[in-house]
Amino acid sequence: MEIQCPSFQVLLALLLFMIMVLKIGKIRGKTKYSASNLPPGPWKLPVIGNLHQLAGSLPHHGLRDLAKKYGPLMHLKLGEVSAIVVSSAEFAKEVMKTHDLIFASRPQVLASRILSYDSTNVAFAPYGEYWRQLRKICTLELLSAKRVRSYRPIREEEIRNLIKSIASRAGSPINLTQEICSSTFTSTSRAAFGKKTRDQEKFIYIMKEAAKAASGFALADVFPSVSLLHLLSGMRPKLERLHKEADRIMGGIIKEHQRDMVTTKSGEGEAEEDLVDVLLKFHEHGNELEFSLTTENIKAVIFDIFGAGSETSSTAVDWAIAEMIKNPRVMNMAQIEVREVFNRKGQVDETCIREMKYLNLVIKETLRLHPPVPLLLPRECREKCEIDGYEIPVKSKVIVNAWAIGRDPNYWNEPESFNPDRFLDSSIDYKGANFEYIPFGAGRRMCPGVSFGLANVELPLALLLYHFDWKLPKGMKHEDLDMTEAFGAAVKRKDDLHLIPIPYHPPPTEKSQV
Ligand code: HEM
Repeated sequence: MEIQCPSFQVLLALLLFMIMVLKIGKIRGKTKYSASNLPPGPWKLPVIGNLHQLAGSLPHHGLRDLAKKYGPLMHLKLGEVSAIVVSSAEFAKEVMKTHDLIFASRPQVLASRILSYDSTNVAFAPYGEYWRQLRKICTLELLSAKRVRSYRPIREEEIRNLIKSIASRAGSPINLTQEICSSTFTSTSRAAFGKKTRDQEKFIYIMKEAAKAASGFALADVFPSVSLLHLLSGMRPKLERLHKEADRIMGGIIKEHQRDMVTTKSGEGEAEEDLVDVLLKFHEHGNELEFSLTTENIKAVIFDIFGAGSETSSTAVDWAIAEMIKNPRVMNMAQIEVREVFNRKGQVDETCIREMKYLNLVIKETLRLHPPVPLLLPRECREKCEIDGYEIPVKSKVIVNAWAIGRDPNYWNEPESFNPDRFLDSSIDYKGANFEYIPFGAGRRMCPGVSFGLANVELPLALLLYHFDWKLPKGMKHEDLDMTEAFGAAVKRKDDLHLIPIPYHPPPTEKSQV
């Protein structure tokens, strides 16, 4: 969290003092919150509100600790922003089902305003006709089950490359986190652009920085009206630099596609449909549909697909492997299953994944303990509304702590332990109907990339378990593996996972499947 850095704290203290002096007149006006029937919450300091209570901890941890004291429906002031924090399945259901329409918008964060062309992406577009149309394109065209299936050859080829690359370094420690991240990104890149982008490393860097900036807890987002702070904190200039670079990369890719479309139309070549091709069908009334997208809209959606799609999936694979290293019994059971299924079928490909029941439980349990987006994406209250007799003010930011709910002892036995068996014979799934388990959110703004995301988690995990046994380097014991989290919109492990691969099955050859 930005507020964690010590030198930054000094800067923050100075700036806050300045703001306090400048805004002292406004403070009285803002005490309107205390007069109304808001949910309970800790006492608020002038100007910074409750920010000091979150400093030094990861937001989902800090918010969970406060909720333990003040309850699962809590009111906070995060700088200038009035926030409602939801930490129980019952209240999550109120927000994402009972009053879904009222909470179907997103508050604006600086990162999405700058990086996503004034929030014209799917994830941060305000609720309305534009978002509805984009969302339709996403669910029916870009991320439909059929489209995800059509990218199976790409996923399989990329995983084959990953396995071969790991096998070539068998017996020595490798940075598995980086390998998984790069492979997922290449796979997404090929599905989106038809090929690996020349600027892949740069684009990965931009995505990582964007994920850190889009947490919603940046100074610029808790003091949205103090533009000077956006500059002084360095946030705005940094985002503008990232945006310029991302815009250049995506612009080049779109131009290339437009050129290819012309040559394909004139019969000079055959192109397979990638996500940019699909989006270009909607470009400036390209196909006489009632809805059309500008070049900038298309770039915003591409940025979404990478931002929302790559980090989340690779983070989930990373956590799953780390948890299995810490729990050798689970690793062993998963390996026995994966090896049995692939060997029995005589093929090593995606078609076998459905039969891997235990692997599916491992993924479910990983997403319970380590939801890659622990606070979901924030919602914004569009109309005055009541929950549990409390007033939820218009424009307040609603934060659902999916991570805290997934570890709440009211719903889960021994919630801190990694135990995939808890999902045996359970009907709980990813569809957002069980509010104690919402790694993909729920309701109108639920993740539209569930099939795409799971496909990018299942195959890599199955293949990593099939081809290798895994050991920790330097004689480390499995119980020593540090599971500390890093800060960001997608929460990863703080340290990369370094492991030694011991080949079990020979790596795939060019001719064999995966
Ligand atoms: C393991 C993988 C993934 C996880 C855990 C995940 C999780 C989430 C969560 C929690 C949300 C917010 C939901 C809410 O507010 O209720 C979300 C939104 C979204 N996700 Fe995912 N996601 C994953 C993969 C993907 C993929 C692969 C894509 C696209 C290729 C994607 C695209 C999106 C988009 C566009 C939104 C915004 C939806 C909207 O606001 O209408 N996600 N995701």
